[in-house]
Amino acid sequence: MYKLTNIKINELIKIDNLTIPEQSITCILGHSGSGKSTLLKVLNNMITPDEGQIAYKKQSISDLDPIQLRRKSVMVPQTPVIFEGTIKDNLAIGSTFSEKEHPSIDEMNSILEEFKLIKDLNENAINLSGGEKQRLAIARAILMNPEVLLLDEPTSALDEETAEVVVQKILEYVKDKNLSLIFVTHNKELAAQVADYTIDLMEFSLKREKTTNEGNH
Ligand SMILES: Nc1ncnc2c1ncn2[C@@H]1O[C@H](COP(=O)(O)OP(=O)(O)OP(=O)(O)O)[C@@H](O)[C@H]1O
Repeated sequence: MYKLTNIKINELIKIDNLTIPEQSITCILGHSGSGKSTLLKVLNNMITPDEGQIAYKKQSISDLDPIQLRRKSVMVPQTPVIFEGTIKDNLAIGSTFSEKEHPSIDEMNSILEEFKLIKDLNENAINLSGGEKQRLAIARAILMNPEVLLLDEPTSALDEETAEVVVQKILEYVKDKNLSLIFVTHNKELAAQVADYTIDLMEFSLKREKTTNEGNH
């Protein structure tokens, strides 16, 4: 689905060849500052690498309209984007962006419940807590019916128990809707449990290469 060739990003990452297959679960691991969020942004064309090619379903993403790509490959950043208005507005705006039919009230209520967000759809979204906003943004992304979900530390603002429920729900949706999931996590245990593929950015770190080379002299 994604194929990266001869990529160099920000003097940070160098990837000669990397394929992320369709309908797979891929975890991006790496220490803080290793470029995990940057790589996610590269995948939906929010950051252009300094060198190299990225293909999405065999088409170079530089030839794709970025808006079209972002409708198929939907990203939820680490700090979720919440729009002015109600929870309902925030859930509906995703499908407006995707030019799809708005989800029904029942669908909205049901996904909120699944993500343990027991709230009135008419409540102002700005007042939600950080963890609630994160779940709202994930629910919105799922309701957009994407082909790929790009999640940047989707449970970083959640307590352990809620994080477990949210991860399980995300995985259920991914399986039910035959999506691909690419997510950043610091949790190696979780990656080992759920991932079909793991991208450890330590392998691609230019900084590590420099350190290794220096070490050899
Ligand atoms: N827009 C930008 N311009 C310049 N440098 C940037 C930009 N965004 C990120 N960086 C730098 O790139 C490096 C990687 O950042 P990134 O956010 O991708 O790391 P990360 O692995 O996701 O880290 P964390 O686990 O702490 O979230 C950092 O050193 C950061 O300062």
